Amino acid sequence: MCKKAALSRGVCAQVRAGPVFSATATRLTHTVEPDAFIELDKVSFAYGSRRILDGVSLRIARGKLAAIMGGSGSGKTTLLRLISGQVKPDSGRVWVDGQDVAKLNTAGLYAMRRRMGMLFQFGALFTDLSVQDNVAFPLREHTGLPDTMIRDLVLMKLQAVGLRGAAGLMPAELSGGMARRVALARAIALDPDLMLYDEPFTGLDPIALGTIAALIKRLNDALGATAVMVTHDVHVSLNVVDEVYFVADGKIVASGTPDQVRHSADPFVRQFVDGQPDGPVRLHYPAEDYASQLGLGGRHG
Ligand SMILES: Nc1ncnc2c1ncn2[C@@H]1O[C@H](COP(=O)(O)OP(=O)(O)OP(=O)(O)O)[C@@H](O)[C@H]1O
Repeated sequence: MCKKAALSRGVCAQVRAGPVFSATATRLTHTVEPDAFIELDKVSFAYGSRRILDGVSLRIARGKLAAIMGGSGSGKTTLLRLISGQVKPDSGRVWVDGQDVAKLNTAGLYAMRRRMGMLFQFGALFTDLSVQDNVAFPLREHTGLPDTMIRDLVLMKLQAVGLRGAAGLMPAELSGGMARRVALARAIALDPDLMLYDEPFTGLDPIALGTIAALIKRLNDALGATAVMVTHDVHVSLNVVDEVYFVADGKIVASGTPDQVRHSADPFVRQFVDGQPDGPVRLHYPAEDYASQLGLGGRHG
């Protein structure tokens, strides 16, 4: 049975047939609330000796759209990599739909990723493929559907982002906002259960940005997908997400609904909501003492 809005009603059952998060995969018993789709439990992670995340716990309920915000280099993308199994925690656990991601073997990870749609900065379309071939790509890779059915699915996805008429164009012929919408159509091609967005609004003008944000919300609701969105665009995201997590110093320092965020007195939250350059989030990447690096000894003149 397809999810709610059945963007691809009638065919999605075939698209989704296969061992995605299969019953045969290891399903470890884990006492989380039944509607938790993503759960991080005391996750710590370092690149080499550099600690990025330090005991992060969060829980995103099935069907919710959560934003992750934080200063540059605070580890937001790393969180997405942990959820998609691209990196493993040094300690703690990452659960996606009840599965311990770090324990999945290659086949298990492949099956899980088939259930994920990802939209990264700038969309990254294949420049030598037309719009329709870009959207068809995951369908050709992951399903054995006949060409006619793939064509219809592609048209449905493009219709969902308002670009059915652009099916025959090449990426070079698209505006930035159109390209992002095509990338979104491609990301939802397999009717994902989980959508990961890494700064999906980067480089867009305000109108295109608002369009993408509204589409993300609408498509997510239609798919019934759970989604995690790393973003710096506080005000736009507060209009579309269900909850926000703020990351700083390797930890979740605040979280709440958009309303709670808007009215929060927490200094981290205020810095983001009000766009203050000064605050708990530091501008500077950690560095050795400036004066001594300049050879000024103890003087700080
Ligand atoms: N593959 C890697 N190897 C070593 N260090 C890395 C690697 N990827 C990221 N880092 C470092 O880890 C830190 C966290 O990176 P991450 O990309 O998660 O941050 P972010 O919060 O998404 O940042 P931004 O908002 O600037 O994109 C950064 O300081 C970055 O330099």
